[in-house]
Amino acid sequence: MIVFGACYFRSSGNYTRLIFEKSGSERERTFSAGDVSASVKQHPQQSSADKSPSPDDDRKRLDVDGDGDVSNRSAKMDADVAEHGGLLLGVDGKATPMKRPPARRGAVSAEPVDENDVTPYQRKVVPKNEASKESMSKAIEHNVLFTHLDFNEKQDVFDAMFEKEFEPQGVIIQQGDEGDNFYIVHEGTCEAVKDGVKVAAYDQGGSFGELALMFGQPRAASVLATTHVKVWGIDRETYRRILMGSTIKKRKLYDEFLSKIDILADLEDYERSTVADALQPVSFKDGDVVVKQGDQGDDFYIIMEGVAEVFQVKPGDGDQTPIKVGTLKSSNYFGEIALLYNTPRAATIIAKGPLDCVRLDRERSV
Ligand SMILES: Nc1ncnc2c1ncn2[C@@H]1O[C@@H]2COP(=O)(O)O[C@H]2[C@H]1O
Repeated sequence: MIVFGACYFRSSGNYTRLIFEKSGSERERTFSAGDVSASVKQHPQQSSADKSPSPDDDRKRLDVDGDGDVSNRSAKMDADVAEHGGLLLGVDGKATPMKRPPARRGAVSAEPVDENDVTPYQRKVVPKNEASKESMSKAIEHNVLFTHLDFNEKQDVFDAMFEKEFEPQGVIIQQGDEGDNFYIVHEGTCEAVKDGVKVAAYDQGGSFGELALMFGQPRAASVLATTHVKVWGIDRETYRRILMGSTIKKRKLYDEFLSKIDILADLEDYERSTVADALQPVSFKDGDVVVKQGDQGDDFYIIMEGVAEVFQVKPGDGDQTPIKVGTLKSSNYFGEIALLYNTPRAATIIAKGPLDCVRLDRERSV
């Protein structure tokens, strides 16, 4: 297997490691546009692609910075991945090496207490100042955690939310403690540490502390402030009544599907669950343009059901008519290269018939 790129995909403030790789069992389709490369990875059995990549295509793909130096780039990426376990891709597209994640950890396998279990609930109303009110309601409108809630549920979450501040190294959650609150980062950064090893990083919009509330188990990791941090807490009862059910359903719905996606194969079970949390289902009808060549890329798609076709205008070709260069089906994904390298979309993806996808959005949520 040749690892040619890896990044921490940042979604809703939680960083998730995605490794982009090539192996004998996978085929890399490359749609090169001059120095700009974009690729769509397909499983051979699912591919109805029209042409196989040439060595030159591979070279262009690996030469992501367009300096013609493929070996250095690939070696550097391999070294980064080997040394750090991945690159952290910020919203500005700058990649920063991350510490290698620990050896494979055990799955988070316990069953939730009961997702339909309605615990006796007393509605909480925590007083807040005007500034907090404004930023909390913005977060409730934009953070993917809350988008599915109805008006009353959003109101209840808003009422129950409270603010807490921590200095650098402050302990927000202590591993082994009993679970009290669920947290969302409003300002600053923090990290989760399990048995002394860093396992996750969070910034604005990131959330943590759900496991102990869901499973009635001690805190699985500590979460420490790495800068001055402001978090919003949601108490256990409100979390369980309003947010827990949807998180459990989403994890159940997507976990198995995600475990079959090669780009996510290397993730720990917990990391895959956090990808499920951040997924947004999106549907397209026949002829809809999902991704347009030349556009800025801020999201990554996985096809759940349906077929999409890949078109490309070859640069310098005089003829600007897009030509079909590939077909994508269930479990295929696209849009990762524009995210990795902050390059414009190098191909257009169009729905052929009804198309159901899930989207991971790089955009910063509040
Ligand atoms: N690898 C991990 N395993 C378990 N918890 C993690 C991991 N990475 C981040 N966390 C978060 O750390 C939190 C600690 O408190 P909880 O166990 O309630 O919920 C946990 C998760 O939200």
